[in-house]
Amino acid sequence: MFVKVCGLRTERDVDTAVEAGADAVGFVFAESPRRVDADTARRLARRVPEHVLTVGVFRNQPVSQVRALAEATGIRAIQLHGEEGPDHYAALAREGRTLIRGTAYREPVPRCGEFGEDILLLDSAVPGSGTTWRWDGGRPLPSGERWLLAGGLTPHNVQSAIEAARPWGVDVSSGVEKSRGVKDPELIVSFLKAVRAAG
Ligand SMILES: O=C(O)c1ccccc1N[C@@H]1O[C@H](COP(=O)(O)O)[C@@H](O)[C@H]1O
Repeated sequence: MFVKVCGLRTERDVDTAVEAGADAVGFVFAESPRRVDADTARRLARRVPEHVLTVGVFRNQPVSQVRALAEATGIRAIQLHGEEGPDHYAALAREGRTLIRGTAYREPVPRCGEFGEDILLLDSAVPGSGTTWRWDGGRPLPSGERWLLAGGLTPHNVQSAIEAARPWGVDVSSGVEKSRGVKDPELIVSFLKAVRAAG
């Protein structure tokens, strides 16, 4: 199970996520209380070992801005989390970075790869809000694809979410915070433990 911890802003939180076993850490460049500038992201990304993916999160930003921030910070993956279409993905393809498409769950269910992305991320309608969606409601979900379940996950609900939705991985932000935009190291560790216990 691939685990991404998103919205990290401090060295302490990056180190906690890495030591707890996260597979990816996310830095938000979109409009958000979690937004970091290029200097901060570059400094944080340098601390992250090679086996952990560094992800920049963008929302409806021009390709030129996405590429410039990716180059300036050294992040290895780009998560587009707005209304970006296939043209955005095509423009950013073949630059050696993993592309993640973040989108709200809808039917028919989006397929991983249809925009040229490497990983699909299914979220609630309001990204980064801690809002859940009905992943356990008998709705169709991707199967056998590289897709991340996101939206309101917490250390308390992630095990049942994994059992219900059977995703390839999970992504969390609000659910490991003590207040909006401020991570709680204990919750990060609890989240990773809960995921690993779910198998
Ligand atoms: O975290 C944000 O503020 C954010 C802003 C713009 C786009 C995406 C954002 N975060 C992503 O939202 C999901 C779910 O977050 P949560 O756990 O419900 O708070 C996650 O993929 C973040 O990467």
